[in-house]
Parts: sequence; C-alpha cells; structure tokens
Amino acid sequence: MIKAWTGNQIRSAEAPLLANGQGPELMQRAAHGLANAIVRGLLRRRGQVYGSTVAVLAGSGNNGGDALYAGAFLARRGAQATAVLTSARWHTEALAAFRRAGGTVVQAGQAGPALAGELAAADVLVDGILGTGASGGLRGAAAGLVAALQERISRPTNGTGPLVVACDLPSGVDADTGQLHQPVLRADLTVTFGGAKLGLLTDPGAGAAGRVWTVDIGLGPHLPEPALRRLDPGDVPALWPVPGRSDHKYTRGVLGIAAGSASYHGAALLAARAAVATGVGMVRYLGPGEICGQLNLLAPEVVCGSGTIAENRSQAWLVGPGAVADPEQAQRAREALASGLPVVADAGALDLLPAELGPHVILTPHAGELVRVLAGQGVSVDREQVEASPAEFARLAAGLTGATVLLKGAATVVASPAGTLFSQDNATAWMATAGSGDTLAGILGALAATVRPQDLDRAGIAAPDHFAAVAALAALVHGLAGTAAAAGGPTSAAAIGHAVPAVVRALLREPEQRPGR
Ligand SMILES: NC(=O)C1=CN([C@@H]2O[C@H](COP(=O)(O)OP(=O)(O)OC[C@H]3O[C@@H](n4cnc5c(N)ncnc54)[C@H](OP(=O)(O)O)[C@@H]3O)[C@@H](O)[C@H]2O)[C@H](O)CC1
Ligand SMILES: [K+]
Repeated sequence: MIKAWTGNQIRSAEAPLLANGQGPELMQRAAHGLANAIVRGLLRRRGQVYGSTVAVLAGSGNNGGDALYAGAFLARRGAQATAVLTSARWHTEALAAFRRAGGTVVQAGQAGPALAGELAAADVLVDGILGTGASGGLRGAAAGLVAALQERISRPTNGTGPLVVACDLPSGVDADTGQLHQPVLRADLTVTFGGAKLGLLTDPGAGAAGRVWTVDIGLGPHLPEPALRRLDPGDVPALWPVPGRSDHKYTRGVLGIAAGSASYHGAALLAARAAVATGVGMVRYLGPGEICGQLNLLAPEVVCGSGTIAENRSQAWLVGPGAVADPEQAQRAREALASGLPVVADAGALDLLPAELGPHVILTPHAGELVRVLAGQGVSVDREQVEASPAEFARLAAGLTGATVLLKGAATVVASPAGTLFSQDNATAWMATAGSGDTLAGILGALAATVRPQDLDRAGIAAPDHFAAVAALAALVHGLAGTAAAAGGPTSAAAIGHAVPAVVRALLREPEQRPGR
C-alpha cells in the first residue's frame, strides 16, 4: 500500500526532529536521495554522469536548499551544474556548498531572455523552487521563467529534452489537494521526502508529477495516519475473496443487478458480464425481458429474476447503469438504496439518492455526474472545478451524502464519508471508451457482494473505510484489466471485462509474476 500525507502532516512530523537540531541532517538525506535518483536517470539516458549538464532552479526556502545540495553532489561527480536563483534570498549554506563544488550561479531576475532556451538544452532540470512551504502559485521571476520553460519543453518528451526532476513536488502543485497553480513545469520524476504528498497521487497534480519516488529521511515514527492510500498489486491477495473449500454460491455472495432499460441494453450486459468475470457466487438480474434474453445468450450464468429487491435475496446490489426513463428500474434503485445492503449506485441511480445514505452505498460518478450529485446537496460547481480538484470534491460529496464516492478519472479517487481518501492510477488512457464505467460498476458490484470484512480488518483498514477500500480494489483491478486488454493499443469495455480473470489469477500468484510490477 502506498501512503500519502498532506504537506502540513509532513511538516508536523518533521517538527520534533527540527527541534532536536536535526534539520541539516534531514536536508542532507533529502539531497542525497534526490541526487541519487538523478544519477540513476542520467545513467539510463547517457550512460554516465560525468560531462552532463544539470540546471537547478532554486527558490528561497529549504526546497531550494535540497536542490542546491543535490546539485553540489552532481558537480562533484563531474556534472556541469548551474543554479538559477529565482528569488533575492536563498539557502546560504547550500549555495556555498554548490559554489565550492564548482557550480555556476545566475540570478533569474537578471538573466536575459536566452536563459529559458539554455535551460531547456540541459540534460537535467531540477525544480527546487517551491516545496511544502509554498503559498499559492509561482510569482515574479520564477513564474516568468517556468512559463517560458513550459513553452520550450513539451510533455511527454519521448526521451527528448531535459529530464525534469521535481524536488519534493513540482512547484505550483498544491501538496494537499493536487490542484495546479499555473505555471507548473511538468516533471518526469518527482523525488519526494519523508512521505509522498497527497497532491502527487491525485489529479491534476499526479499528471504533473510523473513518476513519484519517496526518499525515507527518518520521519516514519512521527507520521500520523495517512491522508490518502493507494492499493498496489501486492495488496490484492490479502483482500481478495478467494473461495474456501466449503464455500458454495450463496456463501461466496450474490450480486443483484438492476440495470439497463428498454432503450439501453449494453450497460447491463457489460456490467453483468464483468461481475461474472470478477468471480461471484451468483449474479441475479432484474430488468426488461429483452435484456434477460440477451443475457441468456451472452452470460447464461446470470439468473434473471422478477419482483422486488427484497424478493431477490442478494448480498449487494448494483443499480443505475443504462437505467434511463424506466420507472420500474428507478423503483428498484430506490428500494436497493433503502435496503441497508451494500449498493453500487451508478449513472441513472445517481439522480435518485435519498437524503440519508451510509458508507455501504458506493456512488460511482464521473466528473459531470458528481456536479449533479453536489447540486442535489445544494453545492453549485461546474465540471472544470471538479476536474481541477477531484480529491477535494469527492471528499465533499462523500461528506454531504454520507456515501462512499468513487470519482472516475485518469487517477480514480475514492472518498469515504469519514474523510479518508484512496487513489488508484492503474488505468491506461485507452480505457476512455464507452462502457468502460459499466465494466467497472460490474467489477465493483461483485466485490461489494464478496469481499469479507475480516480480510479488510486484517489488512489494517478501519471499518469506516471498508467500502472505500473495496472501491479502490475494484478501480485497481479495472485499471490492470484495461491495461492488459489494451496492451498498448485500442481496447473495448467488453475486452476489459474479459481480461479480469487472467489479471486476478496473476495478482494471486507469486509476487514476481504479478501485473503492474
Ligand atoms: N518536510 C521535511 O521533512 C523536510 C523538508 N525539506 C524541504 O523543505 C521544503 C520546505 O521548505 P520551506 O523552506 O519551509 O519552504 P519552501 O522551500 O517550499 O519555500 C518557501 C519559501 O518560498 C517563498 N514562496 C512561498 N510561496 C511562494 C510563491 N507562491 N512564489 C514564489 N515564492 C514563494 C517564500 O519565501 P519569500 O522569500 O518569497 O517570502 C517561502 O519562505 C520541503 O518541500 C522539502 O523540500 C528538508 O530539506 C528535508 C526535510
Ligand atoms: K519543487
């Protein structure tokens, strides 16, 4: 499990060590970690550090200090290092060490217009302007320089242009929300200290951070419960509802699905097939007879039922996909939402939410649907605002509705009503295709019906976060299945579902054979 904290949590963990006079030692550990990561990057790209050109953008605070010490280390390894001071103040000892190591220093405010071009030609560009002490976005000369660099360095680089390495976080990324305060120089790699920052694992910050590498600087004993968690493939075996010898279909768990409508069949078919592929004791289906007929052909494992939610005993319900303008499906969704059973509420069901919900109800909106969910709670936001700060709005929606909220996106974020966050970044952009969300809903429904609370407890997930963890697990498996189905090219929602069994099989195998490694 990958854990992340807010900037303030990291700073508070650092406080007792600073009070003990260990500040310089922490900075040395951070700088060494940063320099080592850059050395590895240079070796991969050029085969050697000697003779490479390294440009360090250094702000006035300790973030600039870390970057300057790392620059000094690289200069001693034979790199030609240049520091660009973006403020009239700087970290005195670090700059002195940088100069002693042979580094060249320029002031951003005094440099001519050619500076950005020169920096863009370096082998490595280190962004050490702002760290956790930032307030808002870049200002003054730093803002001008980064805006000019943004124009010159296109991302993704496909291996051309400098290796951009962010020191602790890309300057302009809000450590606590992932919001971007432009201009932000998108990094290939972010080397973060003491613990990952929340804003590096949630969009849009995650998109600006590139790969995130955490350097242990000894804050561990002082860190509180993380503000955000990310499940990784290694977490799956402990959480997966692997059937036991004495299990039968009812003890494994039954998922009821009330999805689809006369005019929309596909969503129900995709969700039901994905649920079957995920491994569930049984899938019951309630909905139009034409869809039952198609399910008989495409997923004969699914049992078509009739009557009410209460009359079709299930461990969990999935309601909403493709359920448009269908009063019977709407009635079933309302019943399921009031049943007290775990419910995955997607698409059409998001417009039918009662005033009182609990964490066992998992809402699965995309950004546009979250806008509607929030409007139902009296909060007026637009899609752009949600996309600019998805973690913040997912948490707000969870808090207001009382439900668990899985907000779909490049990095999918899950918020529990208790305020805990998960984020999963396992998907590929090829998965942005119609029906992909229905497949996710089917996977999640199956897991909501089958994951055992005692396994979640044993994995250290507190009861109020159980359903958020189940949603994160579904997002992880959906992302890995989509990545496997796409295999670097186009894919379809049905193909994502088909890929689930093989992905789960591999996840349950020995560690070195797991996908996503
Ligand atoms: N947390 C740890 O365990 C460790 C952290 N390290 C590193 O330290 C930084 C945090 O350092 P800090 O000095 O507190 O803050 P910053 O380096 O982020 O910079 C704050 C200064 O920057 C100026 N500032 C603030 N906002 C802006 C802005 N929007 N635009 C331009 N400049 C801004 C401000 O200075 P002024 O002179 O302008 O007032 C701030 O004082 C952390 O991120 C780590 O990299 C340790 O080295 C290791 C342990
Ligand atoms: K930075």
